[in-house]
Amino acid sequence: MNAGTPILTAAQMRSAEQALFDAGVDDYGLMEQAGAAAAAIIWRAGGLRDTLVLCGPGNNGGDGFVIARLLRTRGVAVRVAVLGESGTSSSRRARAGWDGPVEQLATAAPATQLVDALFGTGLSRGLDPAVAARLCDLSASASHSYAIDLPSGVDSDSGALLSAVPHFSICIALGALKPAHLLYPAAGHVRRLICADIGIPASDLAHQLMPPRLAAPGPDDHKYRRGLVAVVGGTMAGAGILAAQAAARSGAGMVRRLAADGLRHGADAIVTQDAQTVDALHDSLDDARLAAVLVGPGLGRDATARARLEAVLRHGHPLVLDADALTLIDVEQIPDGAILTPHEGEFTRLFSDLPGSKIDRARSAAERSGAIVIYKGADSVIAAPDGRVAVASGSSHWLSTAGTGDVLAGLVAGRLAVTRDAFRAAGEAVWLHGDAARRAGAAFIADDLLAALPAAIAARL
Ligand SMILES: NC(=O)C1=CN([C@@H]2O[C@H](COP(=O)(O)OP(=O)(O)OC[C@H]3O[C@@H](n4cnc5c(N)ncnc54)[C@H](O)[C@@H]3O)[C@@H](O)[C@H]2O)[C@@H](O)CC1
Ligand SMILES: Nc1ncnc2c1ncn2[C@@H]1O[C@H](COP(=O)(O)OP(=O)(O)O)[C@@H](O)[C@H]1O
Ligand SMILES: [K+]
Repeated sequence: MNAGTPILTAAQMRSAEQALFDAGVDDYGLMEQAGAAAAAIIWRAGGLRDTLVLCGPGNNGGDGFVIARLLRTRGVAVRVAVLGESGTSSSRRARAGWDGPVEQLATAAPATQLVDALFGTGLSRGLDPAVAARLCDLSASASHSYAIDLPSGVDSDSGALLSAVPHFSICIALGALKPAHLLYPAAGHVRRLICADIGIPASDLAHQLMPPRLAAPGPDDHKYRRGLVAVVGGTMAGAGILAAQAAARSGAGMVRRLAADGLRHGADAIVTQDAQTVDALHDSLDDARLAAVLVGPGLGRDATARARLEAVLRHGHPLVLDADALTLIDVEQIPDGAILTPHEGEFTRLFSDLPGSKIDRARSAAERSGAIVIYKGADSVIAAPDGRVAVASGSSHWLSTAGTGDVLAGLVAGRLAVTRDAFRAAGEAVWLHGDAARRAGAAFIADDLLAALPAAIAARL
């Protein structure tokens, strides 16, 4: 998978910074660099609009003083308001570099632009209610607002809101993304996210999901080489048909629907095999060419569904487990290397006791089950048992409609058949699903995503 911008926890960020300092990088120099990068972004977005910079007591506040000084040198009418005294050596030096007046946060008048440099990764508890209210008021009076590194009041590692947090036009992440930039609810408080490079070395474990690079079929390809997918049907035919159609439009060579419902078709290109009995299902699965099997959408939850799931597990094909399969299965039964696509409810049932952020929980679930986990939602997190994580951002909230999960599951199975690489397939499928939703616009239904898939794929070739 194409590695995107790294995501670091506050502790990882501190050790990455410390590694730079140990290598001889000057502590204050890094703050100057961060402040300069942020000031350049604010200047490009806001020009000469009058600006109020709020500076907190730590290094986030230090960044604020650097930003204020640099914007003023460009001719911007800048005022600074502080919350407390600067408590770190770099922030004191940054404050000493600001020779304009310093107002108090409690009494400062609003401005057209607001820069929030109160707290970043060092926030340890919610803002005092009066401070949070003041931040919200000043933000509401501004037409443009910028959060430096993070909106003050969000928990950097989990994305939780620790106090009232305004909505920002732009958040300028410094050096790397933090979980709160991508995880809800914090992610919903930022309209645009920009990550400024300040020379922090990239971690290789957690990244923002990036657009994939896909390959078109070559002259030697044929339908089996491109990947044969089986979608196991159950009591609710529609879900399996949706999934099969998504798999068929994923770039895979061939899709078979192993139907429990007679021979209803979704698209003529999909081969529907009659697999109403468990024996018939076994026969259909007895094919070494199967590159991916999807089970779960519309499977049902009764004894027959359980028997069908067990039949699938016995064959040992590369597996995608979704929906009812996630409700029926126990963690110990999940084969290594399978892909799981739980939404919040399914995840909680399977992995109820896992602590930490959504990223932490997805990573622990992958480790515990040996599977690739796509923990779905507005902030889908993809985790592998070896610790790799990719977080999808900016997906259309119109996806919260019935059947879109079936489409995703079919896409995952299709990309698995094409790539034979579960983590990569999961990332590609989540990206294509999100892009198809963007293309489908508003008020779409799951079926509309299918029509948008070929264009989403074409855009990544
Ligand atoms: N290490 C460095 O030199 C660099 C740090 N950078 C900036 O530094 C930030 C992290 O700086 P810090 O670690 O100093 O942390 P912050 O500036 O985020 O704030 C920490 C300070 O606020 C206090 N505090 C925490 N929660 C509070 C609350 N609810 N109410 C009142 N006080 C509270 C803490 O006791 C501490 O004094 C990053 O987000 C980034 O903006 C960047 O300048 C890059 C370079
Ligand atoms: N509010 C939201 N914003 C963005 N994406 C969402 C939102 N809600 C759900 N999704 C996405 O839509 C899909 C829904 O899947 P799922 O919950 O399994 O629905 P269903 O079972 O009806 O198909 C998932 O890919 C999920 O990530
Ligand atoms: K901030």
